[in-house]
Amino acid sequence: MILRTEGVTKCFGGLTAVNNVSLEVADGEILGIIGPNGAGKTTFLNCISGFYSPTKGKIYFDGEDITGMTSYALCQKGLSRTFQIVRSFPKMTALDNVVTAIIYGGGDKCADPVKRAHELLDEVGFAVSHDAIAEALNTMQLKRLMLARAIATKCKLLLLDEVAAGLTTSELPDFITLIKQIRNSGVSIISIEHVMKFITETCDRVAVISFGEKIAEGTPMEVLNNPLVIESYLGKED
Ligand SMILES: Nc1ncnc2c1ncn2[C@@H]1O[C@H](COP(=O)(O)OP(=O)(O)OP(=O)(O)O)[C@@H](O)[C@H]1O
Repeated sequence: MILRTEGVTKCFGGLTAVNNVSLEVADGEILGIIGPNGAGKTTFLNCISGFYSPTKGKIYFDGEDITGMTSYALCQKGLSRTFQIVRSFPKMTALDNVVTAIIYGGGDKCADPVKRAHELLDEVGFAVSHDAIAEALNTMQLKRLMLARAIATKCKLLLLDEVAAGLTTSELPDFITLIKQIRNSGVSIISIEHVMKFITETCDRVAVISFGEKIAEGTPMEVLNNPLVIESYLGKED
């Protein structure tokens, strides 16, 4: 078991954005998290990755209680994340972006960070010059760079926030293959996603969050056919 959350709750003043969410992620598993807009998915991810401290509940990573630890400390322990809006060091080259992640991320010291950064960019199919400046990259290449940076930290668990958003239907299959490749290299993944093709083709299990609460969990097909889940997206018939 790489991750376990127990009753995680996050309140912002009077608003309970995440309410008593318990779930588990097995080693090597891809867990999808879906739910309507504003359901609390990103807030839940922010609690796991140390951006927020939960108001209540516990989070265990690799057997250790990590509740309330900072993102930096968690990265050193092997927990890495991507953002809904792709972030990079915009004025640096793609190569230097990855070198920075290798140097400051977790894991053992790398003997040759520049060589390793070239290898990682090749592994994620980064198709333009490794010396390209990050701010000049298109969406697909930026997403590949973001993944190269995340795995450069030698993470054991990768948290993806709407990683497939903004990709064209022709870009999606390659991206799905890449995410599976990352999992096959030994990284467990939690992926918040709205793109259902991505969910059905990559996720082993899916948890559904609605109004801050986990309302369903199961295989992608079980969950997508669950009347409660359909109702949470489409509303109830009168
Ligand atoms: N820092 C914050 N302060 C106050 N309220 C917040 C904060 N962050 C999120 N919220 C609120 O918490 C609720 C859950 O938001 P969250 O972004 O987690 O939802 P989401 O499921 O990720 O939505 P989406 O799919 O649209 O990204 C929303 O009502 C949102 O307005």
